[in-house]
Amino acid sequence: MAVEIFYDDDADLSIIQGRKVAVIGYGSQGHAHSLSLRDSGVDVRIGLPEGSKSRAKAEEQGLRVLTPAEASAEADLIMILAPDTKQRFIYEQDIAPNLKDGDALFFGHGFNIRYDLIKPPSNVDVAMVAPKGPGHLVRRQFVDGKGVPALIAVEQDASGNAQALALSYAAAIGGARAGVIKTTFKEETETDLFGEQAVLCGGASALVQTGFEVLTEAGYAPEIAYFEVLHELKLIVDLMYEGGIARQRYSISDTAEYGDLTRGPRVISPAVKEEMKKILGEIQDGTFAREWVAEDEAGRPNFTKLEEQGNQHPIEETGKKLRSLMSWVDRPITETA
Ligand SMILES: NC(=O)C1=CN([C@@H]2O[C@H](COP(=O)(O)OP(=O)(O)OC[C@H]3O[C@@H](n4cnc5c(N)ncnc54)[C@H](OP(=O)(O)O)[C@@H]3O)[C@@H](O)[C@H]2O)C=CC1
Ligand SMILES: CC[C@](O)(C(C)=O)C(=O)O
Ligand SMILES: [Mg+2]
Ligand SMILES: [Mg+2]
Repeated sequence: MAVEIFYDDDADLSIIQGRKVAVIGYGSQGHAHSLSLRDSGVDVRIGLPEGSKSRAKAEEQGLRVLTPAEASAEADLIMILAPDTKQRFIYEQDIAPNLKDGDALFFGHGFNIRYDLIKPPSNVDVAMVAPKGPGHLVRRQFVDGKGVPALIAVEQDASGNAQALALSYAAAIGGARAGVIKTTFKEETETDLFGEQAVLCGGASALVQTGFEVLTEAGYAPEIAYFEVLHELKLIVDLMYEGGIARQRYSISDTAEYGDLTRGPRVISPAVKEEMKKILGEIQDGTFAREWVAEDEAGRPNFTKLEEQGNQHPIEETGKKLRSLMSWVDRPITETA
């Protein structure tokens, strides 16, 4: 099915400029949306609990910070950018009691709607603006005059104007400079979870760690292994980003390209593809969502253990040393850009 893609000329910025927006959360996505909405002339306030460590960062940027309940009561568009596993509690306690006729409830990812964790009333618009990139780069690209593509979706169109509102919001954070695709909560949630698990985060991290292990276990220097499988990956992916896999293959040597064409399918073998399909199945049938919600409710024991194991992987130590010698590489992540 052909997708609909919208650009700045298709969006009416005045729609979002006419709304009172509450952004709940000020982390990776929250700071990017809030600062770029403000820079686009939108009336924005931030909702954070009294003890939140994000409060100081938002206030430093001159943003008005209220509690999530106060921000929701004051606003007529509420964008939830708190962690997915916390959203249903924030919704029940702070947002639902403050929803009025004609309000809009927005999400940056469809998890809570797709898996029925939040069930909004019928008198509000329910829509999504989901940038296809990490929040810190969403903000960095906006500031640089560029944009990260975004998906929009409408779950419930109480006003009859929810799509135009979502497109206007997406344009205000820079998404329509790059392209905004209309989708559904189901499609965004399932493809986003698959992408981050199998390719962008899970697949890429495991590929890099395993490549580093194979080289160092064979006796090669960790520094050389690091440059080979992690540092250079960014340069290779930059070429893919700019001109597709074809441009990457144009720039590399014929020797590399022959190795790519013949060995790549041995690394990502039919068994790996089968495993990817299994992972997609677990997303589609709700297995992953149930597992993640239960893991979070149990205090994240497995998450914490695996995260710590990742931090202890020898590639991190090697990388830290090498990056400290390349001043332009280690660009600190802040929520104050
Ligand atoms: N990270 C990304 O780039 C992307 C994220 N998304 C989606 O965006 C949403 C937000 O994710 P992300 O930006 O990663 O989140 P982060 O973990 O980076 O930030 C979460 C923010 O929510 C705040 N918070 C925690 N609890 C509450 C609460 N009870 N009430 C209000 N605020 C609270 C945190 O404050 P504190 O400092 O106190 O912890 C923090 O400011 C998710 O739906 C995610 O799937 C979508 C696309 C990409
Ligand atoms: C790739 C991870 C992501 O989906 C994203 C930055 O788009 C996320 O949930 O953080
Ligand atoms: Mg994503
Ligand atoms: Mg995601």
